Amino acid sequence: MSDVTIVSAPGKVLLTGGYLVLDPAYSGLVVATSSRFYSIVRTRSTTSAPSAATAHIVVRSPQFQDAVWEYAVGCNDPAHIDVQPVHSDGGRNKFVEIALQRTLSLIGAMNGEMKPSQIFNGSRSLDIVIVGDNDFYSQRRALEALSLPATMLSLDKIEPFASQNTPISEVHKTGLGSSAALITSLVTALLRHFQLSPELDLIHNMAQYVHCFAQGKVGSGFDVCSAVKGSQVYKRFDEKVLRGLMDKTKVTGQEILETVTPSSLWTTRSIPIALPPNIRLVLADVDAGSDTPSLVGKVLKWRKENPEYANKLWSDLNSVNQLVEQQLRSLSRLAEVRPEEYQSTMRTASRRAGTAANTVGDETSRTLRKLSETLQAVRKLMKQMGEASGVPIEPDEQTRLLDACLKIPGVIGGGVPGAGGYDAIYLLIAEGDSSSQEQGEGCDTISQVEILWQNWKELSVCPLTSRADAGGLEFIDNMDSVKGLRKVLDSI
Ligand SMILES: Nc1ncnc2c1ncn2[C@@H]1O[C@H](COP(=O)(O)OP(=O)(O)O)[C@@H](O)[C@H]1O
Ligand SMILES: C[C@@](O)(CCOP(=O)(O)OP(=O)(O)O)CC(=O)O
Repeated sequence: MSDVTIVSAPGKVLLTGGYLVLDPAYSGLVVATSSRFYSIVRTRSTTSAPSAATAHIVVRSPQFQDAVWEYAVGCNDPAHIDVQPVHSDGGRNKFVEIALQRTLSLIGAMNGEMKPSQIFNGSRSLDIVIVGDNDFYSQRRALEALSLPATMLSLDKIEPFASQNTPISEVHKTGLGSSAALITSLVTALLRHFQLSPELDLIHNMAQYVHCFAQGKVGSGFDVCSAVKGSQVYKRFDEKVLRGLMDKTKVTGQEILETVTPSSLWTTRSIPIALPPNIRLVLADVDAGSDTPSLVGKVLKWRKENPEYANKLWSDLNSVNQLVEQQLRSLSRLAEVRPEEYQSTMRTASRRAGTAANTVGDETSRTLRKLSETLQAVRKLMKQMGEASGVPIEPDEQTRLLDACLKIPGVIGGGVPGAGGYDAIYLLIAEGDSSSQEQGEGCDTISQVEILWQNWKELSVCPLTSRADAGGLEFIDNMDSVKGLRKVLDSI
């Protein structure tokens, strides 16, 4: 067992494929974010375990009030590793509890029916800290407290992993997929802490199982898959593969191992994708919020009741979603094979509104223009889905906001990510010169977007600092490479 293990997993933004991705016939284009969840697992030398228990685990989420959960790992039956909550100020944390119980069971089985006492090898005490980057939670209150305007520059002034001054149950999430990133980082950190480095597909399958079981349903799983593997075009697995385990409250490590071991039963398809150079993803949290499961329930019910209309809509959306993917890939290729043409087009595009007529031009400008048009077509069809099913997927308030954003020079396109609703918007922005943008110079589009958002009256719109990031799971050897992490750990 190592002394400290740190694993991080990214958040997600589903650019296209909302609702369609629930059906294995269709894909979703998901971009992983630079915002991450971190799970830090430390072995404690103290032997504070309750006498009957093999080991004692303390889990803390220092960003929240009353977020300390303690567990006794008990019983020497290697088939059923027991993780009992022994004390908690903040009530039970089902997600953490299930992740611990199922992952320790898997670790036991992967080591050949090892007992908890052998897994812990006499150390008896484990200390786990979970933190998420600030973007996972709305920072409006923190900005107000600092009397700062809602801009990315202001958000950078908030200390990393800032305290939310609330219990987890009351926090305002921004929709980046906190529970998927949490489960994925925690499951992986536990496996690694106990010296297991299974292939990524096993980690993926395990994280999917734990997340589905904690949620009490098998969702599409694009959030877990991108937390493991990063930005990708995702097709879901057949939910049958988890059916056996989903019905059982008590499972053996061996049953888990058999289910999560990669096999042809796992039909997940994950093809990596990255945003092309000089195209930046910009996100905003909209304060109204929506409840994804209730939107999903209504849309699926409507689809079932109106198969003809819905199938045509699904097929049309699938075509434009695939076009978005192709156009992004074409732009990435053009950036490589025609770098000068590409850079010059991006410079021009950074000064021009995305949907504005751009009749002349080289292949890069034509492709970029087509991408703008396709993103508009996706919006139109998603709005149509919402109107037909009576669900506010792109509600009129969001339509007005997005239309206003699209008039700003440099904005290529945008939409409502994932299930839509009042949660968030995303924009794709052309950057003239990425090196100067990094330094915060000449970022005219972003400034104009931020001014628009600050003055927007109909909805409260707050930018996020997250960017697109191709990567998935990360193993962190040097905790000082993550700004603010040591300070959080030292303060506990
Ligand atoms: N920072 C955290 N520390 C511990 N548990 C967390 C944390 N963030 C989320 N969780 C767990 O995940 C659950 C949130 O799940 P859910 O509301 O489905 O999130 P999401 O919409 O982000 O997927 C919480 O109830 C809690 O159990
Ligand atoms: C409708 C969906 O296809 C996409 C939902 O994506 P979101 O990104 O909106 O999800 P939340 O993290 O729950 O807010 C449902 C699904 O694929 O599970």
